[in-house]
Amino acid sequence: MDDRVIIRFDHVTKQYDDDLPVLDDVSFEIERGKFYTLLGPSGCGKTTILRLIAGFIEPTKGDIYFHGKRINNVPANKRQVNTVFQDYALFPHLNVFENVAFGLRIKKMPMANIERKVKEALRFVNLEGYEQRAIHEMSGGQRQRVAIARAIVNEPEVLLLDEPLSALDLKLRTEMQYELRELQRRLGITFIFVTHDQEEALAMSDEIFVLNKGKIEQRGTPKDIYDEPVNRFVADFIGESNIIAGTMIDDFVVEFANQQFTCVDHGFAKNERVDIVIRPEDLELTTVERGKLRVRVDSVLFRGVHYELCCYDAYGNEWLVHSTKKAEIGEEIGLHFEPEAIHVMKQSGGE
Ligand SMILES: Nc1ncnc2c1ncn2[C@@H]1O[C@H](COP(=O)(O)OP(=O)(O)OP(=O)(O)O)[C@@H](O)[C@H]1O
Repeated sequence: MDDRVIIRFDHVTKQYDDDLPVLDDVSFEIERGKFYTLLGPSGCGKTTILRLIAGFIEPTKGDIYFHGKRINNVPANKRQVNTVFQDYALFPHLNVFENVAFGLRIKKMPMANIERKVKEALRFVNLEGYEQRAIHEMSGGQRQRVAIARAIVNEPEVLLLDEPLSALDLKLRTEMQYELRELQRRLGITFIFVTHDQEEALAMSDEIFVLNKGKIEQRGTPKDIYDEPVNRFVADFIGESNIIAGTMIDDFVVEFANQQFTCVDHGFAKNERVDIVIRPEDLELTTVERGKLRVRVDSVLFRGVHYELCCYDAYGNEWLVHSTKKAEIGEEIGLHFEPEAIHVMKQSGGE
């Protein structure tokens, strides 16, 4: 067995009562020292995966392994895993030191060791000197760090983070994204982070699992997922995109908007119905004569670094364009794009 693998899900299904499974035959591996993100819309099963790893619930079918050992029935407190919850779940009546020390006191660790470990954990999250502060005297970002210190003081092999940044305002959230990523690198342990924010997932992760309705639609590096979405759902969820129905005429030839284009994709059946995706930043605004597609500009928004143009072709397809060039509403323009900008996807799994 590959000794980099810490956690393995083998055909895991989780069903509550007689309802549809909230996780449906899911298999994956988690490696040591990486930053993973579970990304997907509300209710897709992200928290359920964390709870299964933490040991708060058991799978209905399938097996979970930790370092190759089946752990389906191993209780939460016997697992080398700690969780940072969305609401932090700090004890309001205890000060910062006692919040972080709590788990170690339960383990009856000698006081000198507790003091050393708590100090070290607080140093890791840049909260040295805050030991005696009451929780209500701490800001949202500081509480977040106390919650992380309380989790890492136990020296877990895996840290589970369930939307830990969702309570923070945008600026603090961005700062904490950097901090968390940096912390993961310094600690060298595995982080499994849950979010429904695709930008957060793209910015932070070594690897992303995109979930939909209890299934993993795609797993890969942020670049893989962004550049090569496997279906309409992933393409749509991961960022603003133009997703158009098309037909794969032959290897390297795709048809959409009533025209044929050279692309870099192959291996589809002849005349297979497909979805194609072209990112707004891959469309270049040009003259009608030089463009591969002719469109009419319907609206223009200035977004700071670029203009966002919403255009329509003669067949009613909407084309979103991000460009540093401006065009006028009602103007006929051409859109140019390279064959590599066309991503052809199977027509499955998406909505
Ligand atoms: N104890 C439970 N009993 C019955 N159904 C549950 C239970 N816990 C979760 N569910 C259902 O399981 C599905 C998946 O829930 P889960 O919390 O894993 O989703 P999520 O992706 O984390 O969503 P969110 O982003 O909203 O937190 C949801 O439809 C939810 O209603």
